[in-house]
Amino acid sequence: MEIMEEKIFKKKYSLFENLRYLMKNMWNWDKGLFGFFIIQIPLLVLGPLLSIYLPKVLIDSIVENVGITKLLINIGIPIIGIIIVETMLKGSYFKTLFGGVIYRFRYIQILIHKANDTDFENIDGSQGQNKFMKAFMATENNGSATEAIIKVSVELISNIVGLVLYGSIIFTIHPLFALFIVISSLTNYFMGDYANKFEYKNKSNLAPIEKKLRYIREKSGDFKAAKDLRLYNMSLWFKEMYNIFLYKRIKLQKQNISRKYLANIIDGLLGFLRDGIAYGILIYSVLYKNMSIGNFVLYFGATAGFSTWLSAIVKSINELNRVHLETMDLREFLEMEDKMNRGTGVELPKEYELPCDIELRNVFYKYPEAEDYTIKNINLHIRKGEKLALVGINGAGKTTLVKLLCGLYAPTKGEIYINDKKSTLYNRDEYYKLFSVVFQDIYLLPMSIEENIASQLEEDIDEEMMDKVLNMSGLMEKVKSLEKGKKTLMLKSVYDDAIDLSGGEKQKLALAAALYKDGPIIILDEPTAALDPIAENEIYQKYNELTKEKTSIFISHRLSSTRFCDRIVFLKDGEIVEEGDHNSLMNKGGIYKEMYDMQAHYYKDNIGGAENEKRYTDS
Ligand SMILES: Nc1ncnc2c1ncn2[C@@H]1O[C@H](COP(=O)(O)OP(=O)(O)OP(=O)(O)O)[C@@H](O)[C@H]1O
Repeated sequence: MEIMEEKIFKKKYSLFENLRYLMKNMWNWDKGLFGFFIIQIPLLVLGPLLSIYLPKVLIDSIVENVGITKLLINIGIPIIGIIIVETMLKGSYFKTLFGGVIYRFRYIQILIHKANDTDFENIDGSQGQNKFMKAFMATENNGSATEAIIKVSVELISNIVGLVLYGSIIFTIHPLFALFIVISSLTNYFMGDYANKFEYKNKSNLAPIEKKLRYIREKSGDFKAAKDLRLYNMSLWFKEMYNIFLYKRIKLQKQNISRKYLANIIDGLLGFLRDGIAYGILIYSVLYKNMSIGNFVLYFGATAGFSTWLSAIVKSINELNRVHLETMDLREFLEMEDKMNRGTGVELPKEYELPCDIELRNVFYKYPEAEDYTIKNINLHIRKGEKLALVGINGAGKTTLVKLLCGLYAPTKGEIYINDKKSTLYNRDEYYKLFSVVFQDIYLLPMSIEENIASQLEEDIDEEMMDKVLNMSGLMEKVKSLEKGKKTLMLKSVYDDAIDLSGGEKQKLALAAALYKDGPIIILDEPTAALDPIAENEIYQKYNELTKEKTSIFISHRLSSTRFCDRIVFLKDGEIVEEGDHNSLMNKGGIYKEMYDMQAHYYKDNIGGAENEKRYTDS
């Protein structure tokens, strides 16, 4: 079985520190919840105490023949006490139940924000995803750490108080008996602790499986995947994969359960022995030591109660450990440090300093889980207002380079300068403002078309600018054909009256969003891959206008389309292998020429292809 290296015993926070963290948050967020949580402690002790006291006073009153009035008073007081305690307990229980859910949801809120706000590098890749998954498990349901903490700590404290009270009653039975109790409870504790730690260690194996199961579940309900699923006969594959991962999950859970089962069996056996010895001593005391029936009943109740408190303490401590370990997962994710500068940064280039000048000096990048560098020793100076084309075969590192440039990744080695200021000196979020990027994968939110473009709520949108970018991106025609125009909602999966756009329309929308953002550096990663030839031609014709007074990077596999750029950089295996303008690269006769000729040949061999090609590129 694959067990990932997880240094769980090298704890970052102690159990006490994690408890303080959860309690402090509870106090800060909801003092009422904290109050109800505290109130439960004496109530949980008082209730059982009155319950074992009641039969004692009843029997004592009968045996001593105190008369009906005294008897009623004697038993009336504990009965009223029990009723009050139970009523208060129920009330506070519901308050903490409801408050506990809200308290847990606060963590989910923080978790979501962290996932969306932390450095991209922290959540990109499987390590980051696993960390998120494990942290999410601490907030997933009522039994998860962030909610269970209330129940567990209330129970633990009240169990300890109860144990001390009951212990002082039954200590008088026999001191050796007390020693036996201590040994048996320690055995229980260590067994439970072992089971918990095993379960925690197993979680590292469970998280990736859980991630896959979740993926299959989500994709099965995602109607976007539905057509591929059917046409490529993938439903069987989904079913089989689900079974395989489910089997793996069950196998891991069985391992956890078997350890817990063993711990429970030992707990049961020791409890049985403990009660047996206690009852033996009590029966002996009644028979030979003149113990009163009332006291026998009290001791009997105290002994049974003592075992209950004791097992509950062991259970609570083990639960508390689980809460502690889950809280560590939560904090590990929430406290993940951002490498990028989140503090005060240098000023962004002023209007008169635009367009930006970009320089990459000896830039290397290696993905966190990769063995080799994806970007190797890139030295590139992109001058103010230059139109740079970035080309290369699939996997050459073009998108990675763009992500480095716009601050999503930090170079593993080397530096990036914007207007002669190191990129790391800018505040991360300010730095993002410099870039208007269209990535290959387009992500739309369930909002209106214009809100998706502006990344703002309707009331804050600059309508004039909106119309301008809709026209420039070529999306206006589509928008005009819609009944609600730019107010039309996106994503059918969320809204019934929403629409879904075609691949090319989405690309136009992404271009509109980049133009609306109006960053001084514009990066277009394959922006026309899904466009029809007319729309593509329009974009090429407008390229000068789109990138006016901006420094731009244009990535495309269609080499002819890069001819309108000032310079072409050819990337291969993460390195710049050729650079220059179209003519110089063609004269050089290297890899660029080879690929260009290959594509041109394809166009020439297709009727009318060369004609079209000429029209796009010459415009
Ligand atoms: N998050 C990631 N973790 C690890 N490796 C990655 C990650 N993203 C990309 N890679 C790898 O880095 C290499 C470069 O990928 P990149 O997307 O930068 O290439 P590209 O030149 O843009 O390719 P394409 O032309 O297909 O878009 C690829 O081998 C890819 O597998």
